[in-house]
Amino acid sequence: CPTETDHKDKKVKVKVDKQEVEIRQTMTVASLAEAMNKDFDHVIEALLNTSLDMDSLEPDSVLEERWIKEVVKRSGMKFSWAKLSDSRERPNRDVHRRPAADPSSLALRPPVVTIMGHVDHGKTTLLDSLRKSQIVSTEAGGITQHIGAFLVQLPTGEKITFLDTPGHAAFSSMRARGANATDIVILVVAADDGVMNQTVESIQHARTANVPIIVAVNKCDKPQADPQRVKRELLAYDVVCEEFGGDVQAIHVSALKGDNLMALAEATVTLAEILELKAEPSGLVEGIIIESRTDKGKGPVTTAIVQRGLLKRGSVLVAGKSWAKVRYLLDENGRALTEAGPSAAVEVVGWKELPSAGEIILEVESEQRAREVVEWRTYEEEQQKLQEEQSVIELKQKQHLEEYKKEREGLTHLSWRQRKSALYRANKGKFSVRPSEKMQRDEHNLPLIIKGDMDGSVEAILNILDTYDAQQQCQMDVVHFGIGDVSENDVNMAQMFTGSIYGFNVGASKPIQQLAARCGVPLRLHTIIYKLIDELKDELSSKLPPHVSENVIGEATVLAMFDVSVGKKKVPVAGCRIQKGQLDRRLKFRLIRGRDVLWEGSLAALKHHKDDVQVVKVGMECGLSVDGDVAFNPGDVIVCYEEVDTPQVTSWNPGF
Ligand SMILES: Nc1nc2c(ncn2[C@@H]2O[C@H](COP(=O)(O)OP(=O)(O)OP(=O)(O)O)[C@@H](O)[C@H]2O)c(=O)[nH]1
Repeated sequence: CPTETDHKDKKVKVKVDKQEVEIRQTMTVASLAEAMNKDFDHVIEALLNTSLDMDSLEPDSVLEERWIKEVVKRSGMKFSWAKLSDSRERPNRDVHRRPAADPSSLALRPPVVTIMGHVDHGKTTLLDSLRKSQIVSTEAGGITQHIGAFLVQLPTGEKITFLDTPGHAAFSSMRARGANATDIVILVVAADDGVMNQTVESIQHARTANVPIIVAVNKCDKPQADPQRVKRELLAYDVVCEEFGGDVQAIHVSALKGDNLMALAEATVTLAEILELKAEPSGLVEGIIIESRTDKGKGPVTTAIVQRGLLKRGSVLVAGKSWAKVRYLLDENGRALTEAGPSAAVEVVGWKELPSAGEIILEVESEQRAREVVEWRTYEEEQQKLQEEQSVIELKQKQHLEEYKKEREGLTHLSWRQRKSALYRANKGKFSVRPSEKMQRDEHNLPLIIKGDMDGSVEAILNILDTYDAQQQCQMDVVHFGIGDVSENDVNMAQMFTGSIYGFNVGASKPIQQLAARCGVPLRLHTIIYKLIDELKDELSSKLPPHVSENVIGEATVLAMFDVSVGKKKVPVAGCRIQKGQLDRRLKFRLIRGRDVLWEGSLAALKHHKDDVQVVKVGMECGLSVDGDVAFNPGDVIVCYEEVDTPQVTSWNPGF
């Protein structure tokens, strides 16, 4: 009779039992036991009285799907399929721009200006003059360096940030990344040249980016300068200057002489005021990288334009797949800054790796968070790469697979899963071979061990291998596959089977690499599936005997035949004329009469007049005798040829 305690125990037991078991397509006995919260013996017991060979079952024996289901069923439990890869479920840990700030927290910021225009119209000269105007006005007067941007401060205190990479290439490459750093475009048009191709292109670039234009009519110091013409020509492109009733300011300048540059700067400030450029002056930073380089002393350095928030020393930033704890902030004069607000261009030192120009900078709360973001972005990129690769492969394979299927129609074609378990069945016998009874190296056999970083990638590779249809040339067997870095076990197994290990997106530690080298096990690691398959194709091809082909060197016709006494023997000699190429005594020969080949072999002697020679050339006559019993006839053809080995290539075509 059950006591109360018994009853309690029973209850507890029911709780501990897993009612639903997460299963995979293949599991080891041990992993199934673990998933069921049972021990090894339980699984063995559940498999009693099945067709499985109980004696061969070990904890690491692999069970096929149907046996896994059987065990679960016989244990009175239900099963559910485990997610293919936990990593696919990874939560998104990225960081993004914050939502727009409350208008009350915004403050005016200086404009960021890009100079564009036709080649030779004076963009570089204008930038240089603007920069110089600053050096004179600040007593520092030091060496300015190119950091990708510089600040111009008007006597009235207003500031303008000029991006100093002229031309629209930089502008459009930034925009292509969806990163527009520019508020105003100064369009430089030479007054002696007028509107040209790239002037029009620049206008179009500014338009598509929705950035207003100020026209700098340059080279006005030149006698042939005609600023009015420039403004008239611009009308055709809907750039309507103020004097034609439009709202585009046009300033006549001489970049070379420095004339009227202040007027240009003032016009820029005026436009900026109209645009009411504002940003949040404090809080977490958002910005954009306009240049990046590696400095010998400072390491990776970028120039950033701050777009929001206050950049400080010690801020933790993320850009692309890199992060920084800001060590130094420097301006274009190399002066250290403690902070930089919106529209400032600063050199940022402290990056772990070099991010690229055009990348968005976002400040995060901690180094831990920065690492997390970079890790996520790296992971996501890998996933994308894998996916792209897979879709390329799938696309290329589709057609090939269709043909392949058609060919195999009527034949029993195994599904991938069946093939997988069939492989295991086929290998079962092989696994029982003791390492001491190593398999003989078979030239026409390639045993494979496939390792991948996740089920998806291993599946993709196995699917490709499944199309292998050149078994008659070289037997290819997958003897093992799995997820994770290449292990000692993999190397041992490869050695036992004299096979090769192919790894996709996995590593192999130094000791494993050394072990593989010692055991003579080829270890081939790849990060691109089709490169892996290419190498596999090469390895398969290397196992095939070369194709022997013939290269005809020369041809002669037999004119007459006579016997020559060599000692007591009479040797038949053919007197020939070389019709094509040459005869080379060291190569192979063939005697042809009509359509028949009468003899093939080597020459015993080749003479020109009385002399033994190696080679006789076209037009010459010669006497030759052969190794063997041959009766020459006038009119016979003698062909001289060489045999050339060409490596054979596997006929397997995985579709790409
Ligand atoms: N007379 C005169 N010459 C100028 C002026 N501005 C530029 N130049 C000259 O025009 C030529 C081209 O000037 P750059 O500043 O190199 O022109 P750019 O537009 O930067 O040319 P790219 O970089 O090749 O696109 C140089 O020889 C300059 O000295 C100017 O205001 N007056």
